[in-house]
Amino acid sequence: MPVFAGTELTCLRGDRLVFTGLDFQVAPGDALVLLGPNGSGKSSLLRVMAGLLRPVAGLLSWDGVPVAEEPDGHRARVRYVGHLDAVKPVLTAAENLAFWAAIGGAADPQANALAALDRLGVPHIAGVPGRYLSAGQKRRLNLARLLAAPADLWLLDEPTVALDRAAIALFEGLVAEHRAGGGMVVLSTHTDIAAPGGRELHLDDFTPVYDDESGEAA
Ligand SMILES: Nc1ncnc2c1ncn2[C@@H]1O[C@H](COP(=O)(O)OP(=O)(O)OP(=O)(O)O)[C@@H](O)[C@H]1O
Repeated sequence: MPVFAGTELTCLRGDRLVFTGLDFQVAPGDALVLLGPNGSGKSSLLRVMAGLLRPVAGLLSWDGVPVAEEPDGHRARVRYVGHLDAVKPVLTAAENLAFWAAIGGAADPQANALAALDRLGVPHIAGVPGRYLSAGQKRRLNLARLLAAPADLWLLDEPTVALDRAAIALFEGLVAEHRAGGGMVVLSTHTDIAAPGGRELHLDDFTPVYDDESGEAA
């Protein structure tokens, strides 16, 4: 039984039809990998899944209940990590993470923050302000949010950008662990990310073909 599903989804951004007639299903333990060229709608679909963007048509449901009927409940079970980082420059890494852990309902946000940084292999950045972090450190900090405030569904937009090889392997291990515990992951990528048994969704299958000159859908 799929827990999280989308049926006949249509997404419009500005006046551009990004995708239409898109279906997906995600069950406990599943990974769904979103693939497609630049602009095909991977980020848009992740934002729809997170409840940040409303589809103009179609149904998004959790356990058969429309997500639109329980937006707060949906927010609580989702962790969305976009590819624009959300690191506040004046707060330290640990403060940034504790803030996110508190929003996610953690009982002890500080302890969770430090444990998550440790798990991501960057305990030494705990006291470093966000503005001094390298691109890869910021990315690890954002991924640490997944551990600092656990939730069933991870929605990850190009999660391995800026990560070194060791961090990519670490990330793949976290995804495997999350799935083994019944968690669900949807991620977009332009590179290979190991998600054994995961399914692929090709966004270009649902994208209208545009005429480059007129900008109109053909
Ligand atoms: N806020 C917005 N307003 C208008 N159009 C937008 C907006 N955001 C995205 N788009 C358009 O929606 C389409 C899909 O963009 P999206 O970012 O979802 O693609 P993507 O597959 O994630 O691309 P990439 O691989 O480059 O990250 C693009 O044509 C983009 O220009």
